[in-house]
Amino acid sequence: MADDRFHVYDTTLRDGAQQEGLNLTVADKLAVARHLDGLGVGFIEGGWPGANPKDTEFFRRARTELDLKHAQLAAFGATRRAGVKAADDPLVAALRESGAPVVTLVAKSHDRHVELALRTTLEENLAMIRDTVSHLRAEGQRVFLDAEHFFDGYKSNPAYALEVLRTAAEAGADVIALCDTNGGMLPDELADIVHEAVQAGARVGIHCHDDTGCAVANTLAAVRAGATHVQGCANGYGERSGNANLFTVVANLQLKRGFDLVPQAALADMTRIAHAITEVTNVTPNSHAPYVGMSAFAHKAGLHASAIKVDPNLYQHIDPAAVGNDMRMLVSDMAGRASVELKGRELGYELTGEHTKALVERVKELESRGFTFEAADASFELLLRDTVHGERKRHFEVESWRVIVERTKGGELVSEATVKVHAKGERIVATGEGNGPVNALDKAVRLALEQLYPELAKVQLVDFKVRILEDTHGTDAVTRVLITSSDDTGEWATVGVAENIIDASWQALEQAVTYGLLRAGRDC
Ligand SMILES: CC(=O)SCCNC(=O)CCNC(=O)[C@H](O)C(C)(C)COP(=O)(O)OP(=O)(O)OC[C@H]1O[C@@H](n2cnc3c(N)ncnc32)[C@H](O)[C@@H]1OP(=O)(O)O
Ligand SMILES: CC(=O)C(=O)O
Repeated sequence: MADDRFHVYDTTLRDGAQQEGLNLTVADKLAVARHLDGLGVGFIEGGWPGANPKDTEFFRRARTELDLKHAQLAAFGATRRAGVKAADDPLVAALRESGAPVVTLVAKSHDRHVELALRTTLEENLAMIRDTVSHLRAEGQRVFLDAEHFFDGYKSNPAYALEVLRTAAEAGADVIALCDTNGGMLPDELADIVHEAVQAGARVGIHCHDDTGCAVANTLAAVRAGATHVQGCANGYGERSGNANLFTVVANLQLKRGFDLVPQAALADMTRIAHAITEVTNVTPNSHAPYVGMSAFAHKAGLHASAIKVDPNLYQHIDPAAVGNDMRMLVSDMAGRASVELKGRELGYELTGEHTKALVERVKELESRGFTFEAADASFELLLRDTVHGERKRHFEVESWRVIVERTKGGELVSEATVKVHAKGERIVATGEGNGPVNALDKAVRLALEQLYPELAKVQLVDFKVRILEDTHGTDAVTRVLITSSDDTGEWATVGVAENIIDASWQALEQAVTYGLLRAGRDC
């Protein structure tokens, strides 16, 4: 079990699930909880039992299906309604019956909210807090309190906001998490208010939203001011602009401030965990996310690469391995010799000065015509091999290709492609039909080559991106096509550029197949 002196409290399954477009099934919630436990967080807020059948079901299934090693489950819910006993409130009963060892109660701490949203008196709100906390404590549950709108409340009526905090603490709440519910705070003012709350004598936590882009900074400022419980969500999910990104918070506190929050090995697995959670949530990962984003340690500028060649720390704030990420070199028209040399090394090639120079010039020339190599590693590697080995060994030569698109009598659009290739001394003509011209070409080329290269059966076209590039280098508009392919061990991307979209697609497709053969062990 995690150290109780400082809490890492995850609210992905409750506040994170309040993100627009994010919908989790019970099975998804269980899967995310397992990932978070793998990271070593102390508490996982599973949802609001009683508010909807799914969250009630989550807590029911969690009892038998979750074998948490580090975390404790917390059930979230509100204080009792005005004018009823806590023991008689059905939503409080659902918290009691959830089986969660911890209950986190949301309570109003802003006088205007009490009067306008709860439509009750300030005294009754305090009684709602007192009764609900003490009732659940008496039932054997540990209670935390989320003081909603604490900072705005403090600015409106500091005495009342602090009274809420004291009331909850005296009734037996272990932590009062101060919530920047509207996410409008900035770190300096927030820290001053946290300091005042800590002086009031309660154990203080922090829960920040990112509406000013300061959720993580606010969380760190709160910790500096005395908060010993941090709340946040995986990948910064949450209402509106999201919650404090818990991964960023944990990495910052552990790596920069020396806190011992999660096991070192789990921290070194954080990038994988962050991405595994995006697979469950079906939310595209933010490649620029601090620490765990694909681009978090990707270097594009030639000057950066030349210094990194001497010492990676010259352009990196930490060793990416500490959070399970990797340094990557991006090759583009901003590359210099060092970028290309390091990229070559990353791909397993030691380039000579002469080859490096030739490759830099070739990359810059092709990029000026619309190619992009930072997004097409496989095309870069084929270019590198051409530069190093001269004309590469061809496993197939294309005699011609043709695509027709037909609208049938029934109104259906059918694409048909014919490719003529020479391979292993044979001339092969193959025809493929598809739901679009590129799909038809892909099928035709595979049909032609799979007979001779059966390993191509594993190669799939998984993504296809088209972009029209206006006025590249003083020419007319050209089309750039990026194709992502996969086999049973990974993915690779190739690029084609031409005035004609099918021609651009063909270039990318031909390289995709060539690279697929290279991966399958056929030297090119
Ligand atoms: C800041 C946050 O993110 S807090 C988390 C918010 N999350 C959610 O709201 C998601 C889950 N919520 C729900 O499913 C529903 O809102 C429920 C089941 C909780 C309540 O549904 P309903 O009974 O239909 O009420 P409704 O949603 O319209 O209004 C909320 C009620 O809770 C009351 N309420 C709000 N905060 C509190 C509180 N801290 N303590 C007690 N009651 C509260 C409101 O005054 C309102 O009461 P009213 O019904 O007398 O007007
Ligand atoms: C409780 C909560 O989610 C908030 O105040 O933002």
